Amino acid sequence: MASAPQFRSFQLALIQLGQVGSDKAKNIEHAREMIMKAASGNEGRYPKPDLIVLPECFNSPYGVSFFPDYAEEIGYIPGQHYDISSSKSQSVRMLSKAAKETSTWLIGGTIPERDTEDDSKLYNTMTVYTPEGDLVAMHRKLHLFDINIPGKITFEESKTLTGGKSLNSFDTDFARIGLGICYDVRFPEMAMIAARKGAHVMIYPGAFNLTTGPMHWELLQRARAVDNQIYVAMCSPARDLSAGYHAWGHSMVVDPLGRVMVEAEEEEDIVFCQIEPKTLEEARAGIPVTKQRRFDVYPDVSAA
Ligand SMILES: O=C(O)CCC(=O)C(=O)O
Repeated sequence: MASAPQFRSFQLALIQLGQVGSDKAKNIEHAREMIMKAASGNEGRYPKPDLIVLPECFNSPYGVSFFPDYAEEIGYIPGQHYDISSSKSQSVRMLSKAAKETSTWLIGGTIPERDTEDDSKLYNTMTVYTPEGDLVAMHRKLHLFDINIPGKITFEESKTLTGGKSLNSFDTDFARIGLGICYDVRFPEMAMIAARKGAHVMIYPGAFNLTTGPMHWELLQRARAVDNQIYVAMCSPARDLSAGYHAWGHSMVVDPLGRVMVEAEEEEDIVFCQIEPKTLEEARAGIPVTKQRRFDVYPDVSAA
């Protein structure tokens, strides 16, 4: 892997998207409007962001029965040029155009994706765009959200989805960004490997719920941030109590010392955060765990 770009200060915007309903075209259009609003710094209240993030499942209601109907073929092959103009995915075409129109890096939340080779396979997939509108990275949720907390929440993504098979990150001119999706945040190896391979920030579009949200949403982000002395951000949909799935909201950015820098409430919002390399450098210099690992005693998971 190439060496990581120099970490520079940048402005991050997380769109806590609302109004995700059954009309896919409307979902896509609303996401586009909110990207424009984020790019304007929420009508001039904040500096123009360098990177904008959408939440998990922005073009479809969140539920296993919806994924087959809302899935789109993307057909991205890592390392190969992707021709947006012939993309079969209307979500990808919108995201690329919005990134280009706003000249901003864009993490396009996630959408249900249908495998181009094997149409029986669906994934929960995130795509990433340069300010020129090129699709340059993709992550398929690795760990499927299959849980059962009796009387509270049962969810079985594996009923209709297949897990991804690769770890993913991308480089901008201001940072290396590691990627994960929602439940992926519970698996510390992902952030650990990304950080040891030079990622400065981990970003997870995610939709926690009203049971695990209050228990673990903040805790997991702070844990991943402190373990690895990196920035961690999670971008949620807004809470909609008329929908089948009630998202926690609380889109958040945590710094490398584990401090919550910004946090949304439950409703639709855009949160902005200035990401500062100095905090990461100071965390690592003051508490030098990154240099004190005992790989003579336990293995380095990033070396596998
Ligand atoms: O891990 C959790 O508690 C929630 C995960 C989730 O909602 C998801 O992966 O979509």
